[in-house]
Amino acid sequence: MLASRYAVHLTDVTKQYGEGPDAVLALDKVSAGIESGTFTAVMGPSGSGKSTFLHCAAGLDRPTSGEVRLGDQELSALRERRLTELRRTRIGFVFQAFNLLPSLTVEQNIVLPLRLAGQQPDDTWLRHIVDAVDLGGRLTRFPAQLSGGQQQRVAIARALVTRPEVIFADEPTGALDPETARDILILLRQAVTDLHQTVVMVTHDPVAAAHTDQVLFLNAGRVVDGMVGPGADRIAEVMAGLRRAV
Ligand SMILES: Nc1ncnc2c1ncn2[C@@H]1O[C@H](COP(=O)(O)OP(=O)(O)OP(=O)(O)O)[C@@H](O)[C@H]1O
Repeated sequence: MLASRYAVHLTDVTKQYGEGPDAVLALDKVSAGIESGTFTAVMGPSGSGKSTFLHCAAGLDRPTSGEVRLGDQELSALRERRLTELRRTRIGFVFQAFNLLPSLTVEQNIVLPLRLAGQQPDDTWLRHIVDAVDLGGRLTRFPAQLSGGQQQRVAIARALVTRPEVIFADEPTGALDPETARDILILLRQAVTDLHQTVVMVTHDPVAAAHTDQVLFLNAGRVVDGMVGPGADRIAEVMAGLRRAV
């Protein structure tokens, strides 16, 4: 069988929360392929299903029906333990709230996914990513001693440390001022361009999405539009149209 050119692929993914009259269809037969080595933004109005998309694509949540593939691995075929292992070793995560462990140093936070997987860090790779996120002088500090932007750089290094097949970022610049947000977006862009990573980012911000290669637009649980290499103005126009359509 040919290896998939997609890092992650969703086919007819439906996610329903609850049952009966209170049921919410958060994703409605969503199909999308994310090619390896690309930076993708997922956008849409509040409640359109962006976080649900990210959680299903990343194996954090199971779809009600449909298929999610990471490379050639179908996720629904995996039992919980294997799925946890896969998330730890083949997927990286970056969250709005950084989610660093306060009692661990910067270096200990960065290598945590490897330690949890019982692996030793590769020193050359570790130095490379620490340089890339510009944290060389702060490895022995604790998260509380860092600015928000520095904490997010630690979280990005932690996501990169296992050389995952995909990094999923949920509003990674949502808690940052515009200038710091720009630095973080440039860093995610470098992870794709220089380190050949694949990044999928949920964002509300057209300026953030303009750093990506392609944008998927969700509305009411469906993929309603897609753009390759758009500028912020064009993205904002599509978003305004979606808001009016709700
Ligand atoms: N655990 C849950 N239980 C019930 N309904 C849920 C749950 N999680 C999400 N939903 C509903 O599913 C729909 C999609 O939610 P989701 O969080 O994916 O949207 P979103 O586009 O990420 O929204 P936002 O931009 O506001 O974060 C919404 O109607 C939401 O209320």
